[in-house]
Amino acid sequence: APASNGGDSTCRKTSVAILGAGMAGITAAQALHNASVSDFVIIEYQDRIGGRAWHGDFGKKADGSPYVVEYGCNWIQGLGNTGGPQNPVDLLAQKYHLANTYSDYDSILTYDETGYSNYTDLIDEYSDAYDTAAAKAGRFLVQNLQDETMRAGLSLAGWNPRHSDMKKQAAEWWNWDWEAGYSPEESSFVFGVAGDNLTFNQFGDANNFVIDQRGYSAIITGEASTFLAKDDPRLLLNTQVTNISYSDSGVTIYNHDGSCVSAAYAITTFSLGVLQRDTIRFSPELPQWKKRAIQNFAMGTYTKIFLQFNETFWPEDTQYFLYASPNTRGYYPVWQSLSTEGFMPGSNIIFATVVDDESYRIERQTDQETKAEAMEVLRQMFPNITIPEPIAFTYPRWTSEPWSYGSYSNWPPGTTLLAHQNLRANTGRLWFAGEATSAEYFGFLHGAWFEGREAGAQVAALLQGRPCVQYGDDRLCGERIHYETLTGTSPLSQYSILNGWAVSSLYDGGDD
Ligand SMILES: Cc1cc2nc3c(=O)[nH]c(=O)nc-3n(C[C@H](O)[C@H](O)[C@H](O)COP(=O)(O)OP(=O)(O)OC[C@H]3O[C@@H](n4cnc5c(N)ncnc54)[C@H](O)[C@@H]3O)c2cc1C
Repeated sequence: APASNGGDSTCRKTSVAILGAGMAGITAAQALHNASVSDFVIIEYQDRIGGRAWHGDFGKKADGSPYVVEYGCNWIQGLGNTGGPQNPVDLLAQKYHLANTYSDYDSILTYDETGYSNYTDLIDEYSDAYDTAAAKAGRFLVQNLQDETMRAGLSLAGWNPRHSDMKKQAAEWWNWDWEAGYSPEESSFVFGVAGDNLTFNQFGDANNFVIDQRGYSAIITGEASTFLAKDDPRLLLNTQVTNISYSDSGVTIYNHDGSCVSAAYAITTFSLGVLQRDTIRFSPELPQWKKRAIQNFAMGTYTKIFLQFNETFWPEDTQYFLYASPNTRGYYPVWQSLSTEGFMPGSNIIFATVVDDESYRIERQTDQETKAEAMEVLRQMFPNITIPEPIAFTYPRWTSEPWSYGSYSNWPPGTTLLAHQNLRANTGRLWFAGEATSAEYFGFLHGAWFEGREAGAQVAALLQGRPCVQYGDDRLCGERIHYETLTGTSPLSQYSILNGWAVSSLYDGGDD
């Protein structure tokens, strides 16, 4: 099919502009390459491939060289079982011999402000309630019943911890917030459970922790090098997109440095956080259905706080340490030892994780303030040990990184699949892909992998005038559908005094 360009004759011309070189951008480019579309340009803000697969140097080894730690994604989640479906990220990890270790969630010790205190039974209690709730969430999905909060789902299944029960709150955080990045109040019941099931029941329930000193991004740079040459002119690093002009005949991308790219199609893989911050100007403005989808879904923040000491003063054979703060839920709750066999033994590195409001609070603090808080918690956990000052300390501030504005997405209570479809749908020739557009695997690296691949394959088919793309037994044809109007679940006839609605339902409250 003839592919007309975006129209600005002063711009570099290409068939497909891919915005972002994270997992989704690279798999989109790979799908184009596999469909023999070699005329594409990848535009990336940073000086590297990988996006939220982001690592850095930290502390030092005995020889003085630094360790590499992951600020972003760290686990391969949902390892496949023999004969069953395989997680593509797991397959890539095998292909590139990515060093990783089984994460043993039973290797855990629990603490409160007085030191060690065994409350692992509460973790089991939560798990039993979760299983009951999960079965119900499955029925809600199948029967198309109205979504509720994860909190309601858990409470109705018998897990209803008081706000003052800090050990139960810690057990809940370990099981829920740590993965979702949000509290059960802030999470969809139906899709929170579905997201968990689709990864851990479809592929497998094991998680492996990546410790590779090349960084987790080695699987993304590895794949990129199968179709991009060294210094490939199709990869524009250090290039920040500021404006996107789109129509039914093409897309033009304008960058901060004054350059521009005019393409028949574009695929943006920018994070939901970037789209929510309004830092990219769209022309015309994005349609209302798309803006609502972008603002309706949630971008969470997940913060890892790394400390290196000159000794390992915590039990070296244990992977996890759970802390219940007496005052604040989610206050330095999970500590992970890297100084443990299979990880980076002898590193004397431990890190704490916080999410959501605690992340925002800690991001506003100086390193000194945060270090002092973390040290006070460690001294409560290990009251009989004289804990030295750390020799290295760092943490990323995901919410303020302008190329990400947060860590990964979550579905709020009351969401529907159709609302989410509007996040995925194309607007004219501008397509959307990335972790957040995955209905099945949002929040995961493999979600980005699937979404990039699918958008790339569909755009290639459109460019080549092929009607459909085959996925196993399914066919995807043409553009993506969207819904101009998302309906609620109560027909107007139910708006009566019987349901507590006294005012006339004919009152015109506006068009929204
Ligand atoms: C702290 C943290 C922990 C996580 N843990 C896990 C985990 O353990 N397991 C797991 O499976 N997943 C995890 N994830 C999620 C996983 O990292 C993401 O789902 C995945 O990396 C997203 O890939 P993406 O391609 O959709 O987006 P990104 O990686 O964000 O790629 C988008 C790219 O667009 C670029 N960009 C943004 N704005 C612009 C602009 N204006 N101009 C040009 N380029 C721009 C960015 O620099 C980026 O490279 C974690 C994420 C974080 C942050």
